[in-house]
Amino acid sequence: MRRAGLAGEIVGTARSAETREIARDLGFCDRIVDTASEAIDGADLVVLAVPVGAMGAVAAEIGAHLQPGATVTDVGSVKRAVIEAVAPHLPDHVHFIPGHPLAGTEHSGPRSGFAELFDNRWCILVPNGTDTPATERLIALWKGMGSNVEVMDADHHDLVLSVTSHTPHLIAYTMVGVADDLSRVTDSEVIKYSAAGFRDFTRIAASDPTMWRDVFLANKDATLEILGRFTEELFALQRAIRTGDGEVLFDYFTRTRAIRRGIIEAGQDTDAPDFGRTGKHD
Ligand SMILES: NC(=O)c1ccc[n+]([C@@H]2O[C@H](COP(=O)([O-])OP(=O)(O)OC[C@H]3O[C@@H](n4cnc5c(N)ncnc54)[C@H](O)[C@@H]3O)[C@@H](O)[C@H]2O)c1
Ligand SMILES: O=C(O)C(=O)C[C@]1(C(=O)O)C=C[C@@H](O)C=C1
Repeated sequence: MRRAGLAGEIVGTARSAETREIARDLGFCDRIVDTASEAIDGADLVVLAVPVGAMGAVAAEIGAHLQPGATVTDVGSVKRAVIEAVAPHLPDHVHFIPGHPLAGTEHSGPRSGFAELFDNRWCILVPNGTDTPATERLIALWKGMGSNVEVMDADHHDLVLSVTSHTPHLIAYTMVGVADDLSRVTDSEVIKYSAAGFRDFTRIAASDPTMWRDVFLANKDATLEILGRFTEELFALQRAIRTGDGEVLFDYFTRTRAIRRGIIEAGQDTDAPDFGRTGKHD
């Protein structure tokens, strides 16, 4: 917001004095105050950026102090549970437009933010019939911060994100846990010789435990649904390995490779360097 000059005054707060002090030193807010209700005093826009399990409590703290016509949004990784936790605490005279920027790292805290974080990333908004001018302003804000914006229903968001973000995180957590258990047997070689794929898993598995505990508790149904499907596919591959069915494995990997190539060819992976790797190398 500051990079593009999109806000008159940016006011921040956090629970701990230490975090507020770090944010003050970094200087990305105009003012850092001690409480959430002070922070939202006179605000046109309020952004809730706490773990999804804490959204309801923060909404309860600020609800009565919101000025008429203000927009309240959030950046939580789950949408249905956040709506259910936050909406009951908000007065009728504010616009509640939940959101989720699909951008982040395994790091947390004020030092982990950087102005380019949202560039060319998607931000999903869930206006759910909320006042159109307020939604249009929020869309313009995210676009001004470099994002592409998509409007979506909360349940659809939670299912899609369960496939693309939540279940993959659980798989990474599990795989790193397995390697850690095994490292006691293999004298830490598993970690020492970890190749790039596994190193990516360790990066993901270093994400904030509070954030991810809350994500799984809040997106229980979709995650269990996708985990069920994942387990079925895993069993099918396990059986192919046990029975020596190379055709099943080859066909499966051919299908998944085509998906990755499709993403790159459609220009949807802005991080992927193009070394001509999508070509055939027989
Ligand atoms: N990190 C990511 O990759 C990412 C990406 C998109 C969305 N999100 C979502 O954004 C939200 C914030 O995540 P983040 O990565 O910015 O985390 P963060 O740890 O950097 O910030 C979270 C803040 O919430 C505060 N907090 C924690 N529990 C609280 C409570 N009970 N009451 C009040 N404050 C509390 C913490 O002190 C901290 O200041 C989460 O809902 C997360 O799901 C994260
Ligand atoms: O790259 C990462 O560290 C992330 O996992 C970021 C990531 C993701 O799954 O893509 C994590 C959770 C958020 O809700 C959005 C983004």
